[in-house]
Amino acid sequence: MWLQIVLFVLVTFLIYKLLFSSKKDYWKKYGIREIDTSHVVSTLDVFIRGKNLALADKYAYDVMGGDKFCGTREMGIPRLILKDLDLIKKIMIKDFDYFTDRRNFFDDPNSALKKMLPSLEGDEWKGVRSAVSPTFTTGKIRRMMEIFNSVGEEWIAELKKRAKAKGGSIEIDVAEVVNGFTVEVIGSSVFGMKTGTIQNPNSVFAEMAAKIVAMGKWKVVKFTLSLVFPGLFKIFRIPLMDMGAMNFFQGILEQGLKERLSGRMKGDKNDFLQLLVEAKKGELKTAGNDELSEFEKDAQLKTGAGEEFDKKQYLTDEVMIAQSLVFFFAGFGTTSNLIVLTMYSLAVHQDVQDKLRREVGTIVKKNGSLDYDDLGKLVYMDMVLNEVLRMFPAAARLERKCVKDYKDPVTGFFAPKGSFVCIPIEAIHSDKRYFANADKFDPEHFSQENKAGRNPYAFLPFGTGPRNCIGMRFALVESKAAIAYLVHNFRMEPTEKTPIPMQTKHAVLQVLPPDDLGLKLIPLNIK
Ligand code: HEM
Repeated sequence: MWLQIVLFVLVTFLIYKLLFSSKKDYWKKYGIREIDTSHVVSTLDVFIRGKNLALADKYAYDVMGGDKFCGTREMGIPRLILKDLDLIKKIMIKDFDYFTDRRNFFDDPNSALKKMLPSLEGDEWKGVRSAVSPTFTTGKIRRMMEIFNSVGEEWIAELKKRAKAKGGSIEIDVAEVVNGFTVEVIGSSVFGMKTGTIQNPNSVFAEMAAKIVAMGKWKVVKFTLSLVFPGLFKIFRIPLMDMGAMNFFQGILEQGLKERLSGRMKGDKNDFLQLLVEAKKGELKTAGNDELSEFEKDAQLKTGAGEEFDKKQYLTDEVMIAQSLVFFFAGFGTTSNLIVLTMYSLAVHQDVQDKLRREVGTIVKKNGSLDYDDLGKLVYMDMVLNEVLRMFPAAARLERKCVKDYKDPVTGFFAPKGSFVCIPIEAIHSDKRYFANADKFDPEHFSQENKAGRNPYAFLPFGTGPRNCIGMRFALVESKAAIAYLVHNFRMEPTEKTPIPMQTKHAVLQVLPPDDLGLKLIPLNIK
């Protein structure tokens, strides 16, 4: 209780300070145009009305006109917003050394959160990222295909059973059904254990996972405050996440790691913990360059002469546990939402669903399972998922923290050390210069022809550069498998409760499907 009281006093004081302290014209002294967004999203709007921070990005993006960047302030904090795609590429990739960190979102004093990749900084981040990267390559995700297949088959069998019991079709709570699949995938592919969430959506595993991603009003306020005043959260030791859920998963992971490291559990597992143990022992082969996509090549960390380090030293038990927890913190909600929003889009666009079903039908094996390489050949599936990620990017904005004064001689862009640089993904994804029918769901935005004519940095759902999403491949294979299993076995249709058009929610900077989204599943008579 005392924690709440302290927090309340703090919040009141800080809001007062934010409202009445002025840093107007902060960017003027650097010769940078400043756009005032306070009337679009004020500090009060954020804390009291839970208003979406990305609205300010969109406003500044539009007002900027032909400018390549601008300065602005958010809850009193000066930040820079980039519009020009070449400048974005430069900051995120070529001159990455000036922008290695991001705003410390997860600097939670009480937990393994601070050791997770998204919150690590500087050399520690570099070391852990290099050590963990080999566990996410094509070869390693291919090893997990067996898991995606067995969970997918179990999922479909359960849904068919429910439909049969209802005498035909079923109306589902989409998030609940999808979470059953994604939690089971994480259980099997990270923890190496069955969670039972497909049959029992109220299992402990499902309950704990839901607690981690739940974004109630109070949590949104805490997260927002932690963005502005991370130091205070550290001093007062205020946890951002549900500690019960954290401890639950941490306990299971610690046990699993102990068993693998001691050799009590044989290395015949294909799960992530096993891969980390192999990486620690130096037994994990690094993928050759030919295995990498453009996205992954952009992400490669440059190590200068003499900068080669022993990656294994970074893989302490604490770090390995933290990276496994990342699947829940960074991978669970994002992937579930991609699957949920794709199901929604397919239900609302039956023509797209039919076309996708025909494509999937060409690769499903006689026994109903899927092959890793075949999944990669599904051109239309890629187009559909990309369009969903364009319209509903998991993160409305990317951020980087400038770690040393930066000046770009070409554009005159200047970022002082310590400043935040924002890439307004949601605004870029809805820019008609890049996507002709930006307001409409149209997978043709990602046809070969349209892709070839567009700057690739206009589509950044997984970020870009060395700090991009390390789990992209895992998330895409998992999502493709889920959608392939679904369209092959069911027709998805809207119900009266399905909002058309979609009404997404925003929590801090996350873009989320609405609560209680419902759809109808009608079984297809495919043997
Ligand atoms: C559809 C699913 C997903 C989406 C849309 C997504 C999106 C993103 C985005 C936008 C970023 C920030 C990138 C940047 O700043 O350039 C990110 C970072 C990250 N994601 Fe994902 N993600 C997804 C799934 C996953 C999964 C399954 C994992 C599993 C481990 C994961 C792990 C991470 C990590 C560790 C980072 C931080 C990387 C670093 O700082 O080095 N993500 N993700």
